[in-house]
Formats: sequence, structure tokens, C-alpha cells
Amino acid sequence: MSTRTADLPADPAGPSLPTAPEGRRKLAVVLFNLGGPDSPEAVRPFLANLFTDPAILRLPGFIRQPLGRFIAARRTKEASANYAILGGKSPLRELTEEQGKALETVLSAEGVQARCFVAMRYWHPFTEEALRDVMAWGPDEVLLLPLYPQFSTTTTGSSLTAWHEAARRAGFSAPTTTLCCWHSDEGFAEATAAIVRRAWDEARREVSEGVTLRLLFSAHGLPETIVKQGDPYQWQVERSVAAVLEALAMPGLDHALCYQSRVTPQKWLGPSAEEEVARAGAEGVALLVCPIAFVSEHSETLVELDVEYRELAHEKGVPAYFRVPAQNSDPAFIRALAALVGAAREETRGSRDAAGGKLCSFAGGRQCPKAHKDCPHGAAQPIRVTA
Ligand SMILES: C=CC1=C(C)c2cc3[nH]c(cc4nc(cc5[nH]c(cc1n2)c(C)c5CCC(=O)O)C(CCC(=O)O)=C4C)c(C)c3C=C
Ligand SMILES: [Fe+2]
Ligand SMILES: [Fe+2]
Repeated sequence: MSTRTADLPADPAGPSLPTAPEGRRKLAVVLFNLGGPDSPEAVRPFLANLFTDPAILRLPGFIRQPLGRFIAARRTKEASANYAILGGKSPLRELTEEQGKALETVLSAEGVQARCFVAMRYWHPFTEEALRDVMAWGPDEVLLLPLYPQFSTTTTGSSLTAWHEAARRAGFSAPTTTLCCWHSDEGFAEATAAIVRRAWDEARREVSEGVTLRLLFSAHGLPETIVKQGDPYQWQVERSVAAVLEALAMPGLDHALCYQSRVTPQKWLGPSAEEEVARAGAEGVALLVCPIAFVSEHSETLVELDVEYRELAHEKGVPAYFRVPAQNSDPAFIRALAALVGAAREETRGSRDAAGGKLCSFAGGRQCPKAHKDCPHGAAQPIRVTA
């Protein structure tokens, strides 16, 4: 076992690098997501990749590898049943590729010569495949853009570590900007609020007058220990909810936040989606569920939210149950991503570190309070993973 530090680019301003004329600079935008199986046979190896990731299962390698494979084997049946509902595969790759195409179109309309590359953490196209394509294209500049609005060591942190390790192994270096999070970016919040408003109006038309409709934000859960160790995810999720509520401007709106998709026996963040559905049933309140930590449809929205929690809502006597669609390639959302790309490049201008790197958030520098030490911005202790 060896211990190494996640190789995120250093934050302090350093010398600027020589630049080609703006219009001729080739910008590679790397879109990170988790990935999902592309066939029934891929479910088990996909899960094995996930559960043997040191960012997910924080144990020494000699225990993590066999235990991760064991957990994956145990979960394969349940996960396969979920993917069977979706035709035996996750739609995440296709939806992410569509987001990339849409983003390229918006950036090119703005005069930016950009190409988007998809890098999935646990299934194809893996980080190494994305890096190979990036290198073949030969960009002047790279922008690392996680498709997770909130930073977690388990998602964005893990993907960035994988990118930097793959780049080091391949001997790839180019001026690289890393956008760590965009949890309460105004464009993201406005685009999301517009989708919520449409879903709210439709739901309100179907719910009987006199019945309260609650907007229930649902984020992917995380084991509580990871948050206690300093992961900023929960704080950032709460900021996202606050930003969407502000953009909605619906005073008196009944709303709540819960966490879904618990997959291990440890204590996870709460309240759980199950608890919130049961509460709504007991109170006779209808639900409009809004995913807040995913920007694409996948098994956890299409199966967990649309099938499992809908059934639970019916069992618990929730008067009506609706779901806000994920952003996918919603034009306002893609414009928000393009604006984030533009702002990150602007932030980077003339202030890269000596290695040509720059880390920024949607608002420039660090946003997380000090307690969240796993924030990649000048973390009191850098993210540590065990190999
Ligand atoms: C300990 C396990 C897990 C943690 C921690 C975790 C964090 C986390 N995950 C997402 C987003 C996604 N997760 C997806 C699938 C998925 N996640 C886990 C486990 C953990 N996730 C599993 C076992 C799976 C596979 C599906 C299943 O078995 O239920 C996906 C993709 C799903 C797809 O259909 O493609 C996404 C996206 C976030 C945002 C997050 C914490 C911040
Ligand atoms: Fe997950
Ligand atoms: Fe942060």
C-alpha cells in the first residue's frame, strides 16, 4: 500500500504562459461523470470499479480490492434489475455526449474553437480513453469540467485524481484549468428554476385545490463519515437548494431536502428520501421531487425516483407524486455551462501556476467554509487517497 496526494493543480497565481491568438486557440473541455454499464454483462465490472475506488471505499488496497469486489458481486443482482428497467444499460453516456455536442455548438457560436470530451470514472469512455482523444486533437488549452454541480471527494475529487494520474502516466501537459464546483452559480440556478417552474405548474394543475404541493429536493446521499472528515458536498448541496429557491422567487413555497441512493449499511446523510416520502404521506402533502445533484437522467432518477419512490409514495398515501426532469441538454442549462467555461478561462488568464495549471470555482476562488477541509482550494489537508 502506498499513500499519495490527489494531484490537483496548485491554486496560487503563477507566471502566465504564451498564448496563441484567441480565435485560433483550441480548447478541450473534458466533461467528467460517473459512467454506467452499457450492457447487462458490464454491471458487475462497473460496480467493481466503483467499489474498489479508494475515494469510495477508504481502506488499504489489500483489503479494499477483495472487499470492493465482494460488495460489487453482492449488489449486482439489485443493480442489474434496475438497469433491466432501462433496457439493460445506463443512458448516461449518450446523454453526456449530447451535452458535449450542445456545449460545443454554444461555444462555437461565441467564437471559441472548442471540443468536448467525455471522461467517465467507472465505465467507458474511461478517463484514459478521453485523454487519448484529447492528446490526438492537440489542444492549446484544457478545461476540466465536472458534471457534478457540487464537489465531493467521491465524485469530482476522484475524477480529477484519475485525470491527473492518467496525464502524468501519458506524459501529457497543457495549460489546464480545473473548475471544481458550480453549486450556486446563477446561470445553473436560473436554468434549474425554469425547469422546476414548468414542472410545478403542470403538477399544480393536477393536484386538487386545498392539497399542499411540496417541492422535495433530492440529492445523492453520502456516508456521514465522509462529510465529517471534511467533504464539502452537503454544504454545497444546501447552497444549491438555496440558490434555486432564490431564483424561483416563490415566497411561502413548501420545500424540503432529502438524500437518496444509500448503498452501504453505514449511516448516510439524512433525512433519507424514504423518510421524506413517508412524512408527506402522513401529512397528506403531494410531492414534486427535484434531483439537485444530477444534471442527467440515469438509473437513480429514472428508476429510483420514477419507479421506487413513486411506489413508496403510493403505499404511504401521498396524494400525488411528480418529478422535475433533469437538465440534460436544456438550452438554458447548456448556456450556463458555456458561461462557466468562459468565466473559468477569464479567471485563469495570466494567473496560472508554474506547471500551467489553475484551479477555480464558479465564483473564482474558494467558497467553502474552513471546516470543509476537503475543498480542493487550499485545503488545510489535501485530499488523500490510498492506492
Ligand atoms: C458508497 C457508494 C457510493 C457513493 C459514496 C456515491 C456517491 C455519489 N454518486 C453520485 C452519482 C451517481 N452514482 C451513480 C451510480 C452509483 N453510485 C453508487 C454508489 C455510490 N455513489 C452505486 C453502487 C451506483 C451504481 C448503481 C446502483 O448500484 O445503484 C450514478 C450513475 C448511475 C447510472 O445509471 O449510470 C451517478 C451519476 C453522486 C453525485 C455521489 C455523491 C456526491
Ligand atoms: Fe452514486
Ligand atoms: Fe470548495
